[in-house]
Amino acid sequence: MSAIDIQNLSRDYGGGKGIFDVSISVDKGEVFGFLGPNGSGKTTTIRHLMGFIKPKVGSCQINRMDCWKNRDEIQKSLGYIPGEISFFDDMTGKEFLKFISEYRSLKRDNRMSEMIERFELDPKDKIKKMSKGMKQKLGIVSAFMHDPDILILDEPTSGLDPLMQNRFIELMAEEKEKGKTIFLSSHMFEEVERTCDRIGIIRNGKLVTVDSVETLRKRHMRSYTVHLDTPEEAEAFAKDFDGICTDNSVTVTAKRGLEAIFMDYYGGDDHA
Ligand SMILES: Nc1ncnc2c1ncn2[C@@H]1O[C@H](COP(=O)(O)OP(=O)(O)OP(=O)(O)O)[C@@H](O)[C@H]1O
Repeated sequence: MSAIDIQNLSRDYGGGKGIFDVSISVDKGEVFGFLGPNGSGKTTTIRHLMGFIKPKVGSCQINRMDCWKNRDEIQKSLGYIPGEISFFDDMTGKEFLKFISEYRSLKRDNRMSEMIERFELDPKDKIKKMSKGMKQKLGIVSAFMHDPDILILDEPTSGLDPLMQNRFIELMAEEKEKGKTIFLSSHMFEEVERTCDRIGIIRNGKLVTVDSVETLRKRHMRSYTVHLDTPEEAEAFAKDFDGICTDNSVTVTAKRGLEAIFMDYYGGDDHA
């Protein structure tokens, strides 16, 4: 059963900007990575999912609820990290988390303290005085503290140091284990590689591929044939490099890293 459904969603900002005929379906319990170069339409798609933008063409549903019509319920119940964290600047982190807890009518024994400790968030300062990383931690705590079943995360590790990025990846793995559905927009290939089941790549507002990590890897394997002087040399080479030997030639298949594969889509033609 799908938890997130985007059907033929378009938003034309003019001049080739926006999103065009985007359709994505994310199963319950699936972690879906949404990748693409800057300005390709990731945040625009996510803002439709959160009910911040009314679809002009197409539609989106979360748990079969229309994201626009049910935006109050969606915004209250989902875990969401926005691409740009701009909260109520004059509040302290503590006040902000209290405000969000009340907005969501959370019981006292929620995961707030656990999340604060885990990400070493210091919530006592005013938000306007916090560093980018500290604000990002505040965003993470507020998105996860009510233990939501569906998480929509727009570049969640942006601004975090490598230690905290790693902690976030561990948290994602635990959430995945618990069966949570996660829609993750990211520029961090390692984060995507370690957490996502399937990946969608968007470029210039158009979805250019949606595939499992495994299929992407298989489709983008590269083979090289090396010619040697003698069959004996070819045989030795084939042994060393796990190749297939034919007379003086050896064919070796190289597994490419996901980063190299993504780059094919980011910069290349539409059928990379
Ligand atoms: N309200 C708007 N009015 C006009 N153009 C907009 C508006 N919002 C976004 N755009 C344009 O639409 C395109 C997609 O923007 P979007 O923020 O969705 O990209 P993104 O993939 O999230 O980028 P990044 O990786 O840089 O965060 C960009 O060219 C952006 O300038």
